[in-house]
Amino acid sequence: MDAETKQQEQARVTAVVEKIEQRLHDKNVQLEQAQRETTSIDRNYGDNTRVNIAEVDDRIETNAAVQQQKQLVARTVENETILKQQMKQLEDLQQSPYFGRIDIDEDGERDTLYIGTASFIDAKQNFLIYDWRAPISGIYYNGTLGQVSYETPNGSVQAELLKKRQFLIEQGKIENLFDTNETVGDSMLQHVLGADSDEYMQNIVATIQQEQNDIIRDTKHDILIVQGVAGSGKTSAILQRIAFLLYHSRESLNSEQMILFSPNRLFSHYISEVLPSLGEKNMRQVTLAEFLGQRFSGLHVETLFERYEQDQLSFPTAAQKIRRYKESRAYLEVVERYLKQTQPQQLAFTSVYFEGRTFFTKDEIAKIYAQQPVNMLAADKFLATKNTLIKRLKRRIHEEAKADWVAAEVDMLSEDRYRSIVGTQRFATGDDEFRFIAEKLVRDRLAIVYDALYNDYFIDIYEQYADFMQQATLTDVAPAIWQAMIASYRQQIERHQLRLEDAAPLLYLRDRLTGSGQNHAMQHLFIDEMQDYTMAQLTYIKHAFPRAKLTLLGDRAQDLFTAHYQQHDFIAALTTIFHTHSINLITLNKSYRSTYPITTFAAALLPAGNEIEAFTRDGHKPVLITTDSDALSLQQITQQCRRLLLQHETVAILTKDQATSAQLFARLKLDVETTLLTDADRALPKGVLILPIYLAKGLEFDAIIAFDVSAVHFNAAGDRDILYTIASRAMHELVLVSTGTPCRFISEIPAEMLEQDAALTTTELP
Ligand SMILES: Nc1ncnc2c1ncn2[C@@H]1O[C@H](COP(=O)(O)OP(=O)(O)OP(=O)(O)O)[C@@H](O)[C@H]1O
Repeated sequence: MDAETKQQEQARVTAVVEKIEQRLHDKNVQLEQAQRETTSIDRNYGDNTRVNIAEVDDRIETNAAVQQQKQLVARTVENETILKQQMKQLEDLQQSPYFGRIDIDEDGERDTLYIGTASFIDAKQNFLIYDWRAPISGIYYNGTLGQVSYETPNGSVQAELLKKRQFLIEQGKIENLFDTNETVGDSMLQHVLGADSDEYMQNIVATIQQEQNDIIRDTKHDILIVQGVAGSGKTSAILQRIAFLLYHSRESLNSEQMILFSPNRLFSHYISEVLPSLGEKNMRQVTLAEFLGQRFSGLHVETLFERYEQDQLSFPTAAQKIRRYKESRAYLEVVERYLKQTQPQQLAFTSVYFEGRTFFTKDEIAKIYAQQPVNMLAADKFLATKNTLIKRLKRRIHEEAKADWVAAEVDMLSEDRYRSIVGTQRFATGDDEFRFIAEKLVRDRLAIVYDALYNDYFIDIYEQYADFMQQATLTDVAPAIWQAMIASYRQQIERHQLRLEDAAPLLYLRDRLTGSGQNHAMQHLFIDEMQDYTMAQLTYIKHAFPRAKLTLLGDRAQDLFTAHYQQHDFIAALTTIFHTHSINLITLNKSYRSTYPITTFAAALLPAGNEIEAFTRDGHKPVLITTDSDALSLQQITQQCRRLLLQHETVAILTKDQATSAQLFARLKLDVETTLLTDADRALPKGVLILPIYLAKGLEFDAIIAFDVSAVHFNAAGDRDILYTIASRAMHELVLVSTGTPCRFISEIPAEMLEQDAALTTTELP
């Protein structure tokens, strides 16, 4: 790029930054004003609350005034929040106003547009910066020079792309700029990917790749499925997609109507800064364990991690068969058939009690249910039963209100209680008032019965599920084993525990039977690490959020939790369960996270690894260290940690399970801060981290030490995926430590892909 062009561009950057600074100054004045307003309302609010509160009528009036003041304060506070957000965005733009420029010709009219993380319009309404999500910015990510089109709400628009320029601007200074015909040039990516990792994930708006852009901007499909190799930017794409969707549906969509299922809490923390960096609020986040925990209050649902640890110890063949069955879509279809055929007498109704006595007997409830039309759906019958019970309760309240104890209680009512019941109501006669108060007293007393009805406690859903399992036998499992499984389920319920494999089917049975459990407000549902979910769970989740569009992302090769018992083709199974919806399936094969030698090594671990395309970034070959004893391995790990920490702030030692992590932590004596991470942790400290691989899902680290990759620990077919997931967490350095012979997945790899002694050399890229 010639010096003159660079100078001209720098002059523009400087001019834009000046305008941004001016705007920041204006906003600051507005903010100070808003803060003064809040303080003055606050003071006023304080004065008002001191108004006479001795008289009841005054108190009501004062309450209204207080409410009004509260609303005023809320509004000014909101105003302040908006101003602060705008200022934060302007501060970001001030540092780096934009990263791209496109010159286009639209119907003979030439235009130059600059693209950044947010729009900036000057006082004369000139767009000095276009938001990366604006329809026209799509050209920057999608188009090569020549004829291009971009989507607008009014349809597709044609244009000619004449120039595409990329910028790297730091603190208002152009560090680099170049013209490119590619989506985003490699040198820009090299710069970004070569940096050290951070506690938080970064946004990638300046360097989004074309195929990632397809994920971000898809608004047409009900279900978007992304199969992407490790490090291909799936999580990044999901987050930019959320920002994109929020921008494009400002009026009809807010962050509360989007939910992301994330693999663990460390991950939730790791991605928590991406959306705020783009000026957006975070969506709701939940892990599968949290989601199930909320739906089974009072019961501990086994977590994926607990089950994974348990499976390492023992997992008999029959148990595998049963689990495969329970996790299939077919099992939920059996639930549906069961509900269609179930006779009223089969329903596990339970009596509703009040103060030790039966209020509604289970026979009475069953009778009401049995009176519903035979062809009615199970859920409708249940709802009709519930409504009848509530009506009967109301009748009983009405009757009970005439009882002597109620009259006595009304007479004894304190002034305060009387006021809180009656409020501002006026009654035509004293009798009316008495009846009103009496019914309220009875209603309060019987609230517990109402709650039981409202929350469907008149059916024992756990017993119902046991009854269902009695019918849902599996032909190739011996009846005695099936019965033993049901017995063990019952024992677990007694102990307030539930196996993970039963969670989705049980919820499905409950919801379909009782017509509850659905959230119709959620508009978008995102599932990261989709391969960790079963078909039954995914079907249930879709059922629970019926109106939500789904974005599912994952990598079938990073199947830590089911590869040891599940053989199906995940993507095929997925497209089958959602076949009635419009599906867009996108495959990402290019991996950005790791250096070229690490990605090619990780790919070589997989049978179909040749699909993986490594981004060409230089680095050391992975190092394989084989020792004869645990003691020597510890020594080697210590040395490697020291070496790696000279260049990086964080080194993660990844193990196959928690027990290995804990043992290592106990035995490793390092002179740097060393942290053993568990499922309860939410943040990633610096130094040496020791954690089982499942907690590192979705995360990345500058340097990884994999321990222990010996044949003893990595032997089963499913272990291949575990090893691949470990290797693909490393951005710059990967060290594999094996006590004894390394596992076959490593020994089968061409020796030249690894450095077998500690003398490190940098590989030449092909
Ligand atoms: N277009 C891009 N520009 C810059 N960095 C990118 C881009 N795409 C991906 N990356 C970087 O590559 C790394 C991996 O991205 P990300 O975590 O989104 O991948 P993933 O597919 O979700 O990985 P995994 O499945 O292995 O967890 C991150 O550091 C991310 O910032």
